[in-house]
Amino acid sequence: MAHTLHVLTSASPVPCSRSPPLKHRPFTVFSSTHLRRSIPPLTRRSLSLNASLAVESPSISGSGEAEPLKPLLEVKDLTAVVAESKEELLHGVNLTIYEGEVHAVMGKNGSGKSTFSKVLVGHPDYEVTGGSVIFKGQNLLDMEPDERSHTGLFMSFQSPVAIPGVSNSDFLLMAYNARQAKLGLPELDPIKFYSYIQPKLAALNMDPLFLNRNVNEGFSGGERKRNEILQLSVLEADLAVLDEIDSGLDVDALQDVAKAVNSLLTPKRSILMITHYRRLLDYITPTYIHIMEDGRIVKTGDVSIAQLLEEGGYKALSSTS
Ligand SMILES: Nc1ncnc2c1ncn2[C@@H]1O[C@H](COP(=O)(O)OP(=O)(O)OP(=O)(O)O)[C@@H](O)[C@H]1O
Repeated sequence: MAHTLHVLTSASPVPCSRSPPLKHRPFTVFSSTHLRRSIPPLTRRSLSLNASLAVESPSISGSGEAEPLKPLLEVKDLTAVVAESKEELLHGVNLTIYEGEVHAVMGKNGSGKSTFSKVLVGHPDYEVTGGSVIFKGQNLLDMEPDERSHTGLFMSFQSPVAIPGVSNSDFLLMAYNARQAKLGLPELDPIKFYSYIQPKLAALNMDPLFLNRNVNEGFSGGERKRNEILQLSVLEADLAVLDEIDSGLDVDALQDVAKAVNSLLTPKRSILMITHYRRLLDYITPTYIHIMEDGRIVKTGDVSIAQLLEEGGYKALSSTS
């Protein structure tokens, strides 16, 4: 049962199959590293945090000097194939996310966005064939999916699955306690957990009765998405990968979800969100937007990219490169 529970929180016990890395492919178009170098650290910090957050930035040391930003996720030349057919879907992805940053990945249907995010969490449908992924200074590709989750990586899937027979409250409690146990931190009993989760439900405008229902069973599309964010707020991950968290949400639900996501951002926590629409970016301000095309990131820029996209589609972007 606990194993099933891990699946939704990207903590699947299913081993991630991996082949030895191939020779790295040379690849650079316009990396976020280039862009990052041109923006002073404190500007980037303020860009990445939602304005409504009253969090004191730890990037200022006692002497008033800015501490160097730490990379949270470093993806280099990542290639991956479908495990069964060996068809290559990721052709050399490069992306670096620093602590406190919000990154959005956009791209046409079928460009590889979901594949990239699933490869990050160790989905068994894919095999990594080359490149490297360092998360919090550790080799992510050496970790099983559940270790990735316990290390602080969370994924909200595009189509969250239902788990018949498992109540939401049991699921969340077990996921929370599994992570606490792995980190050597105290676990909560159901009563204390109920107090812990109350404000999180309130932040998402979720009826506490959702806790009694089976995980995602009979939930509407929007309720499933809210439930995903509830899982994220329970697990307080360092990096949340949100795959089309805006799909199926009405305007009010989008605002609730965005507010809850923003409230989880700290100068240490980051978000990688996949979206097709600028609307989400109006609520969760990205530090960088990346455009994915045919399994690669081909362009990186600021939020103005989303505006260009909205006005002229992907054609407009190719003419600016
Ligand atoms: N397990 C799989 N087996 C076979 N093909 C796959 C598999 N997973 C993804 N693909 C293919 O890889 C390509 C990229 O798919 P992916 O879901 O990553 O695209 P996407 O950019 O997320 O698209 P969308 O915006 O429509 O969600 C598609 O052509 C898809 O059919």
